[in-house]
Amino acid sequence: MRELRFDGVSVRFGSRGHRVTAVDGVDLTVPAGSVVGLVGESGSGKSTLARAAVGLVPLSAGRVTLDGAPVPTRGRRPLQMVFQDPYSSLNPRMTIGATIAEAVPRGTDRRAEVARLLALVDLPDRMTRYPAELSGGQRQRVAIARALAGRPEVLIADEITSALDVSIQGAVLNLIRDLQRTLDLTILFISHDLAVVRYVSDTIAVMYRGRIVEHGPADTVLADPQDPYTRELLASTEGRSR
Ligand SMILES: Nc1ncnc2c1ncn2[C@@H]1O[C@H](COP(=O)(O)OP(=O)(O)OP(=O)(O)O)[C@@H](O)[C@H]1O
Repeated sequence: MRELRFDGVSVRFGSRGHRVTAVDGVDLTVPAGSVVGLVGESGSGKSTLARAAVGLVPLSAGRVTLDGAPVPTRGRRPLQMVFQDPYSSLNPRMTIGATIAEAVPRGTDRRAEVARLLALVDLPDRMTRYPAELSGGQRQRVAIARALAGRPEVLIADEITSALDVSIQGAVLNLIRDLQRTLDLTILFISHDLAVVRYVSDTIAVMYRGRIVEHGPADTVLADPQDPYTRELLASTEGRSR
């Protein structure tokens, strides 16, 4: 278990004439062993914040830490990320077993570890299959297994159910909840969909135009939203479920 923390994080793109502040002074703590849901409309800066945490985009200001220390970008990675599109993130020419084995640290019994990981994500017996032979939900399970191969303590899940049929989203969300409990993971769970976020999160942070406009226990944020933008998000989610 580890605490993931963003302190005064800003990310700017572009140069003078055309500058975009994608993330604007974000303070956010994901306590060890908890799930923080980060919700906001497309373009609000969620993915940029996630990518900044794993070193995929440089910070313009602030810092991201794990238990107070900078996030390692070499060697063992205690922080792993799972992305939206399970198809493009898997190599179509590699079997599922080989794809996961690649991410297993050296010095481990790779075959046994791949079998353990596939069992964890409820996909035993798929080792010799190729991505095209699996459903979207199964492919996302493979991506999750691969992220878990390095035994991370912290996961960032960025829109991991958005590319999936609604009918299988629930199963992947249940898997995330189970894994969080079994492995005591710290999770930053990102989605534009409040209904998805509320299902897995202990606390919910709402992002709007690069800033966190509201953050609190999931029940409180949903029952008594303080920010007008959160109210808007909530109203649109309720409108959809009617
Ligand atoms: N590499 C980049 N270069 C320039 N601008 C970028 C880059 N990446 C993101 N942006 C801009 O930063 C802002 C935030 O984008 P970001 O993808 O983080 O939002 P998001 O909330 O994750 O939305 P989505 O769910 O659609 O990805 C947007 O205005 C986007 O156009």
